Amino acid sequence: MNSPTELTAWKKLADHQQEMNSVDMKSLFEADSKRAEKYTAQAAGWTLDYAKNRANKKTLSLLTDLVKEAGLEHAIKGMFSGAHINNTEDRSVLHIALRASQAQESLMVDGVNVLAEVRATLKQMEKFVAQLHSGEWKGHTGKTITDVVSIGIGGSYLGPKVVAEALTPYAQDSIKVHFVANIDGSDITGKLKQLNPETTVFVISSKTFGTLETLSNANAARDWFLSNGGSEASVSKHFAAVSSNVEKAVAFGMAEENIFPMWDWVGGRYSLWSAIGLPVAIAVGMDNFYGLLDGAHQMDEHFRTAPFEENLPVIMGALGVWYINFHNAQTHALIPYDHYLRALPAHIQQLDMESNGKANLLNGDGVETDTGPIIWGGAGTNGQHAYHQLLHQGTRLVPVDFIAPLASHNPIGEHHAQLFANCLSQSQALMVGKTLEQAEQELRDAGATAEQVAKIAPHKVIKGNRPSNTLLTDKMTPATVGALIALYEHRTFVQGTIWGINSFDQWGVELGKVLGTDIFNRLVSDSDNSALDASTQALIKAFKKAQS
Ligand SMILES: O=P(O)(O)OC[C@H]1O[C@H](O)[C@H](O)[C@@H](O)[C@@H]1O
Repeated sequence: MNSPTELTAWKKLADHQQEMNSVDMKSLFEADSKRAEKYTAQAAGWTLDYAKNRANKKTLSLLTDLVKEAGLEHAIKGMFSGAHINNTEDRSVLHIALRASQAQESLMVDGVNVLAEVRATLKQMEKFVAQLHSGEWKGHTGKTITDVVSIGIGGSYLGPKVVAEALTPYAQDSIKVHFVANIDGSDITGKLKQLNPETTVFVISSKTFGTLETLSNANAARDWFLSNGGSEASVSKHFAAVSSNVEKAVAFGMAEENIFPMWDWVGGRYSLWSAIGLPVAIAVGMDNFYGLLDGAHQMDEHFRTAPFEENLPVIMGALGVWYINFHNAQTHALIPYDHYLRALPAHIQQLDMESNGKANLLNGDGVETDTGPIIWGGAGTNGQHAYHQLLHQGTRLVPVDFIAPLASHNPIGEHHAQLFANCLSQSQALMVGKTLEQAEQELRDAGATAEQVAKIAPHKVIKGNRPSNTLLTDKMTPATVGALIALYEHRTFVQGTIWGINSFDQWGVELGKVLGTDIFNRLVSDSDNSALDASTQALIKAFKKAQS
């Protein structure tokens, strides 16, 4: 595909943006008493209220034209049929298959029924999880397993960690699940201190089984096990792996039956639904893991079949493009008003920024537009007392997604009503703002002098007209958490399709890895560094001096 700037709808949207510049969202509500009702869509247990956007009927109709012209219908068909839409790696993109295996018999891709492979892996996971939960799985001294440590990084860490945390109310209590990711020795050292090698199982999650951080931590875990009573022969009782590189996992000392497969057609940041989600299944049980898959599948079906005008990932994706490309929004914030979902922004950050942080079109030409925004955010209400100031009065436009359950898992006192009230009041404040007249009146009412009013009132003005979406669900359950993450996965795909980029490779992370190995070799040897830039030379020197 060529640059989206050549699409008719893109050009019309550029003109339309000029018209909308002078329109305040409040006036859109005043002009249409049914706006809230009209600008609401539902799917898979979620309701999206997108009424608080700088968009009218014409905006939405042009955005729908844009996704159509960009070929989204064809792209969705390609994804769901297993076409090699990851064109630079010549691979299918089938995270949707990982959650379809209970609802659908077969999906033939390159001559293989991938759903049969998915089902076989789920059975393998069921057996492993049941053995751990029942206490049948024993450590090398015959003791029952009490702790599982998941070692992985990137997509082999963030998704499972965020979902395990999101489903805390569903945690079973026979096994405690821990996560280690960073190559900073403090991460694994801190975890190991709390653990008993006789009762701990490590799950090494790495699609490639070649990631430096994960292998270093896996080796540290094995050394700890061996120097605390374990033997080479008993490594298989305490280590399991999730990987598409069985050979390397076997070489590490894993028993083949403890290696859970991964496939080329699952990208790391889309892999929590595969055996990479094993730590989630151990934490909350297989039934809840199936619930998670089912929720995501419901969202997949919605995305695949719903008209674009009612399609949550399409609406959210297109509105995102509206702000990024036509209002120069550089970032997008996610603010969950749910304590257990507090780490969601980190997962969606990887999902979106690794997918759409690209500068080349599918045909290799450079893009002419901005692509993926900086994704950030954190838990409401905490952020209100920290960075929301910039959302309300800063110079940058930051579209926000507010995410909230209607009911809490921990309904104490008025906490949930207070939490929910804060969520609503933030989106309301972003939209309505405060005029100078209101600020002046407020000060006068509080007894300020005319001089004080003149001095302070300008600082209290909040321009408003700042857009947000609100996503509501009855309760955070395995199914609604699954559907929510699938919604963001598809939103990312919608935007990548509009921009004409490949959302499923990540070549940009490679250079840093290669240079990291080179610098590591220089840190631990007496190499000649004179050909390096002066800054890197000086930093290497500082490190070496500190070690001597
Ligand atoms: O699962 P692994 O092969 O260990 O990869 C872990 C992570 O490393 C890479 O650097 C990629 O950027 C991620 O997309 C990936 O999830």
